[in-house]
Amino acid sequence: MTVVDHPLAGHLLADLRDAGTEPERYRTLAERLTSVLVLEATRSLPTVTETVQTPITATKVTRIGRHVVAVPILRAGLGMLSAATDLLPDIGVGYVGLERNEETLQPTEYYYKAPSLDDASVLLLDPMLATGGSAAFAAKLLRDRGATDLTLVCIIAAPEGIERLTQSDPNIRIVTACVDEGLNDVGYIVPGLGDFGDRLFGTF
Ligand SMILES: O=P(O)(O)OC[C@H]1O[C@H](OP(=O)(O)OP(=O)(O)O)[C@H](O)[C@@H]1O
Ligand SMILES: O=c1cc[nH]c(=O)[nH]1
Ligand SMILES: [Mg+2]
Repeated sequence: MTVVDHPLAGHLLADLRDAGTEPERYRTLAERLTSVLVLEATRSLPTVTETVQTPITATKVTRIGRHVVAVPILRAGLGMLSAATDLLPDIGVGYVGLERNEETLQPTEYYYKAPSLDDASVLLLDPMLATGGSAAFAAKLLRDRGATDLTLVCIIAAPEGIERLTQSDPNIRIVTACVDEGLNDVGYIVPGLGDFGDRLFGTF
């Protein structure tokens, strides 16, 4: 697991945590912080070497050598998608729609659509890894559809979620901005930032 302890990540996360941050600014902050996380999540992508002609001379250059597919978990993961598509314009995009039942904390699937995952590096985007039920469900869905190289990019992870996800999918990589203390008795991350989806879309 990688915890991105860059000062900029901490700075952006501070405002995301702040209960006074309004949805408009929330969306901007989520996008910026995701850019930092995606840079880390793509650090080990394979590269290919080519030759280009600069105005001065020919030189060897490197380019990304594998197709990347981003899969946000609806709805909160949508707040992370534009950062991935901005950084990697050739990216494929899939969607997994999941909603956590507030009493049982079990995820229910309501949507799935994705391009081929064969030979792709798949970035699963979901800001909150709480019990880990949603991420584990989505990871299994993507594995069953051919994902071999799979990374969860999340903004905050709870230890309970990390444990659950890595138990169910030992080969998944996790890139996060912070590991928080744990969960409260209604399954929210403490100190966390509240309900990411509600804060992103103003559904209070
Ligand atoms: O680790 P877990 O305990 O499964 O909780 C995390 C999930 O909860 C939130 O989604 P939510 O179900 O609130 O849906 P939303 O994105 O539509 O708000 C969040 O975006 C994760 O998908
Ligand atoms: O703390 C939490 C847990 C699940 N989903 C959220 O949006 N926040
Ligand atoms: Mg929610």
